[in-house]
Amino acid sequence: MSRQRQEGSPVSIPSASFGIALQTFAALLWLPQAALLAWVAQRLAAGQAGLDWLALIGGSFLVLALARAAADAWGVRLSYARARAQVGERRRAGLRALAGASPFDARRVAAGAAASALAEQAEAITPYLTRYRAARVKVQVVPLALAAAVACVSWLAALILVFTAPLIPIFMALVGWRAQAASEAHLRELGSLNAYVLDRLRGLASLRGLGALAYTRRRLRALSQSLRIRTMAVLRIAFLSSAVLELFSALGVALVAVYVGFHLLGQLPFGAWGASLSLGQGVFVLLLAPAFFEPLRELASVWHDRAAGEAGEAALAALGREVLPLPGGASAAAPAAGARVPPEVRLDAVSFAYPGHASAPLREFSLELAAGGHLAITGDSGAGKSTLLALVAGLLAPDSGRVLIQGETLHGANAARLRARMAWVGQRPHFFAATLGGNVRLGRPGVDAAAVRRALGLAHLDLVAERRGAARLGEGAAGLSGGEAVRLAIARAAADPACDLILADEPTAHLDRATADAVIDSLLALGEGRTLLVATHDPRLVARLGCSVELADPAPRAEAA
Ligand SMILES: Nc1ncnc2c1ncn2[C@@H]1O[C@H](COP(=O)(O)OP(=O)(O)OP(=O)(O)O)[C@@H](O)[C@H]1O
Repeated sequence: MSRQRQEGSPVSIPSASFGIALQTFAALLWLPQAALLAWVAQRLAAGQAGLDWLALIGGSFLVLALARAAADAWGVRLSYARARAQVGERRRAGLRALAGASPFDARRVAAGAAASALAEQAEAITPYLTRYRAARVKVQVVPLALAAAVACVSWLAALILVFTAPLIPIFMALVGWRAQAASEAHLRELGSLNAYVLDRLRGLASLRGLGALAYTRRRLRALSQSLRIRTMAVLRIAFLSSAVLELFSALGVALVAVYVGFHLLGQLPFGAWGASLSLGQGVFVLLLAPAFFEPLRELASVWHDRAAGEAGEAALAALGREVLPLPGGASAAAPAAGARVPPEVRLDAVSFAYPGHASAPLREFSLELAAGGHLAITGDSGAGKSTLLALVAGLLAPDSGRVLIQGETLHGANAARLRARMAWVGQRPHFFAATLGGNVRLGRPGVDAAAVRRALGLAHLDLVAERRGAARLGEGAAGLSGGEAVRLAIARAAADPACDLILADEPTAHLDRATADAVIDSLLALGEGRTLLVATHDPRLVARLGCSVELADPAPRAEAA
């Protein structure tokens, strides 16, 4: 049964330490099992093992084996559940960080790399949290307990174990730093490949149109080759670490076996406490020796899980390294309830420069747009028109000065609420693989079928929608003309009853005269009873808006038309 979780409600994470403790306890149960087997060997050799006694010991051995398997399985299950919850939490944190970066942050992680970090790279954290963490605890407890048990019988066998064991961590540490670097390089390569593929897939039509496919093919091949080399490097290190471990644990077990064998033959009559070892004691030591190395072998086999897991964690953490945070974060808020008038917009000596850019698009810029006013922002390309709209939308925070929406200074705490009453008609709206109506509705709770119909009518798209019926839009709005795409963006804004401040960024760019006129009609219809701020180069749109501000003007004032 799938469990639903309310967004933002705390996650109930099962205890990892209990799960690991259970797995450690299961490993320690080998001690009484080995003791039982050694006892059987001793009694059989002495001819003292009756059938009843053997059945009793066999039954006890079986019970211990079942308890061991059950404890191990339960422990693994608990650790796994905990790890899945933790990975889910980290994914959510990564998503929050991504959503908390301004869409104007040019240095944001590329979409493909972000998808790779959130999907496959995050998956590498689960084995790290489950197998590696459990192996690390077992390695600290089980060998010590087994060495102490062996030492009770033979101090020399215990010494052999204790002196051969540290070789393993030393070599593992030597291999470990290479493993970390190789895993990080591997995951970086994976992210780059994903980012490259997604980026080029999006621009496939341009690449094909410009005859640039051959270079893309070569580059893709080079990236895949590089990923193959990185993958092989990780695998080589993983195999090397296992081989080192197997070698040293085999050496340790062999040394103990040689000592015990010769001791029982009377060749090495020392190393036990006083008298020589009995057959049962020898068997007991021999059974414990491989179990002593078992946790170390397990740790070696999951050693590269740690490197991959830490690299996955680093990739998720990198998603949060935004340069330009989105004021108010990604949180969604409902606009304030009650009857409202469209907001007045004021910019008060606003300055803004993109990080790392010396020139500031806006310096001490002021502007007043009355409630319900319509205003065109004009200026040369690169003058900062889109930047100004982004500042009004709270997608960027000014370096100095204030943006006021209906007298309220826009800042982190109220940005989400104020944004809820704005709509952005951008230069490059994204359309989803859905019907025209679906692309207007976007699953928004306040937008019903009637609102979608009205919005399509306002944008003069009702006939297009009728003609298309249930047909879905193709990738990148394939199937729509440029003008229809802008009018669809206008319909989206029109469908939301809460939105009374429209920010439009060059809505008529690249459109022919007739199409641009249709878009202007739709935009002005949308602007009725709403405040409308439009960045544009189009003199006809400026004329129809009736009021404009040239961005170069140091302190422009504008009133509603
Ligand atoms: N996300 C960004 N990161 C860094 N610099 C940016 C970013 N967006 C724009 N710029 C720079 O800021 C300046 C203003 O850009 P903006 O897009 O606001 O101008 P614009 O007036 O809207 O231009 P256009 O009319 O060509 O759309 C330009 O020099 C641009 O290169």
